[in-house]
Amino acid sequence: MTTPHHEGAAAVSVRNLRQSYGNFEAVRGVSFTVAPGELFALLGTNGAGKTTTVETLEGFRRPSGGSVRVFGTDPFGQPAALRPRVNAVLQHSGVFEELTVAETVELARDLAADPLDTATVLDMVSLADKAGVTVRRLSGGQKRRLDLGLAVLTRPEVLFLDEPTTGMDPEMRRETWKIINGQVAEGVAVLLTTHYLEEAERLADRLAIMHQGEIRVEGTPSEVVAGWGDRIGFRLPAHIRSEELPRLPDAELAIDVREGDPWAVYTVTGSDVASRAHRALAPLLAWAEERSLTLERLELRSASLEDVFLSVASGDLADLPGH
Ligand SMILES: Nc1ncnc2c1ncn2[C@@H]1O[C@H](COP(=O)(O)OP(=O)(O)OP(=O)(O)O)[C@@H](O)[C@H]1O
Repeated sequence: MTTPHHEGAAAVSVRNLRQSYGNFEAVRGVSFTVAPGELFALLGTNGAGKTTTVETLEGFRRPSGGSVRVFGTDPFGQPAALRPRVNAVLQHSGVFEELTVAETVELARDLAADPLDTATVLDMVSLADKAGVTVRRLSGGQKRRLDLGLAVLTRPEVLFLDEPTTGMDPEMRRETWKIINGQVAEGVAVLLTTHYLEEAERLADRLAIMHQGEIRVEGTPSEVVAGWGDRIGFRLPAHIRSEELPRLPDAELAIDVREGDPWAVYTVTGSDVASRAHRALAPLLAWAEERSLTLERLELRSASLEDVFLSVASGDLADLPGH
């Protein structure tokens, strides 16, 4: 659920963050907040600046510009006051490969003030049967699960999850979503980066899509796709050139290549998009009828997060509502 909040209530707040590596500015004025009990997903193209943003929040880097705060405190250098309240699943896990799973959990528990017990953690991440196995022998997905268990066992109030489900099979990913949802339900503020759009759609209360160091789109998942328009699509019939396709009311035509074939895609935008899309269909069907054409795989669908993402990725901001 989206909880209305002001910055004072935010667990995490990022204001006009800039971050440079030498002369290269990787993050160019990013702002967002994450409230307790909220999951904010940071999506974006490769190299968009997501990890840099998360690492700055984790206190590994000092901002080149702007500010970041975790519970109102500057996280740079991981001050002692923040350490027990924050945990993370980083892209590169820091566990010792030679320890067993149980030893690894015990080690993390020794460093925590009020940790969950080992059995609870192993159960939660479905690694109870691997307790005596060395970390080296875990699969990639199992290692990610262990990382999540280690992060959760300290009962953090803020969790940074940098691509936590990479390498997981679909079932393990779904199990992991349940654990993450459980954390949010308990009031944890979660900042998630992911390349899985479905993951963001399922988990995020709000999300942002980054490209080249900037947030290009932000909102709840439904806000992000709303106003983006419905799509009418079909495989371009053989021998029909795109210029021959009809103009439809309130709809803009583009040719897409899908599965190697050109597709005609009309985007219908504006208020009351459903009835506009409906109105656009009639002249299209009449046009096909006159030519005795069958419109193969004709579809009418809402825009998806993937549509928005791909437009952001191609830098096609003119397409974005409000741009
Ligand atoms: N230590 C570094 N030194 C120099 N440049 C860096 C460094 N770390 C990251 N960069 C550059 O900064 C930009 C942002 O990188 P970052 O890892 O934050 O992106 P990302 O959005 O997490 O990407 P991905 O989705 O590929 O993980 C990239 O162009 C990257 O090459």
